[in-house]
Amino acid sequence: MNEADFIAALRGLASNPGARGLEDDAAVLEFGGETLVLTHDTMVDGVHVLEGQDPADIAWKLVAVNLSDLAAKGAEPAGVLLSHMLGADDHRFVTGLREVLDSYDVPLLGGDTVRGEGPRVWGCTALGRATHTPVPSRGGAKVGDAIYVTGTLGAAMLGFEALRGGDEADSTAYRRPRPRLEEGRLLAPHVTAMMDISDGLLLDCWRMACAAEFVAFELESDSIPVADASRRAECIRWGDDYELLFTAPVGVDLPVPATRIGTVTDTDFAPLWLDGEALTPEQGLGYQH
Ligand SMILES: Nc1ncnc2c1ncn2[C@@H]1O[C@H](COP(=O)(O)OP(=O)(O)OP(=O)(O)O)[C@@H](O)[C@H]1O
Ligand SMILES: Cc1ncc(C[n+]2csc(CCOP(=O)(O)O)c2C)c(N)n1
Ligand SMILES: [Mg+2]
Repeated sequence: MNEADFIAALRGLASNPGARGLEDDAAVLEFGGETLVLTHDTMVDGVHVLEGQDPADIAWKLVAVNLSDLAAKGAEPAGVLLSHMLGADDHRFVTGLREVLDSYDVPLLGGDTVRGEGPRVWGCTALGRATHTPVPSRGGAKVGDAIYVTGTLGAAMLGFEALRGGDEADSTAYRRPRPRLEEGRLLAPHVTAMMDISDGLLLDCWRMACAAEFVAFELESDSIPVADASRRAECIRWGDDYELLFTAPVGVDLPVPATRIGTVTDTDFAPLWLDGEALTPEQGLGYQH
């Protein structure tokens, strides 16, 4: 079973509307007059971070990728719970954790600590409060909407290569992603659909188009902001950038800088098009476990 097969097998167990059919970045629960947004992400040594990487970076990334899912729902963080597997340089993990929690003013609420064999694994649950309802979903794109991204894609890939190669180039985008919390909050009232891009722009566009049903995402590659134009194809597939991908009606005055990369259409026989060519996940659109 791969990741998509396993999540599909869980769908029958996740009938509560809060689970959003396991087709969104986060769960959404009405609770005590508030709307809670809940998400969980796991990182594995050697899979999500390089073996031997500074644990301060690992702590930063662990919290940041979870906050990014809250950002995609326009939620403000209420706190995080962490799971930690003891190992080398745990004091550096604590240092990085303090840095990320202070940077985003997020309370640490609890977690769990274990020792075990095999590669180290870290988990984080982030809890947030919706700032706008209905909470944007992945599935709301409408025919005629424009498709946008914040920031630039491919910087994490370049950062990964710099860190792995030990060269002088800047690896910050890979080591210390910055969740777009402020942008997500400002955008939430204006978007028809929103998600964060963790697994690569093309794969996440495919998911957003499939979640909406009966729409296609038609993208123009030249319009997509990439960190290295000579490696455009890789920049829009590699992932780990944690920018926001969203759709909004044409003409909406956006409250934050973003780049239009395409249009939602009713083209009915394929959900994703790049420069007029239909793409499928079998062609390698992004990162899949
Ligand atoms: N093991 C699991 N148990 C329950 N739900 C799961 C499990 N794995 C994934 N899901 C659910 O499947 C959906 C898609 O998850 P996915 O991890 O692709 O989203 P994401 O968290 O936005 O992405 P990323 O992990 O790349 O940050 C979400 O609703 C998530 O909660
Ligand atoms: C050492 C190393 N090799 C490759 C990558 C690339 N990568 C791994 S998982 C992932 C998507 C997000 O994960 P998930 O969907 O599990 O949240 C990406 C882009 C990396 N980050 N580190
Ligand atoms: Mg997400």
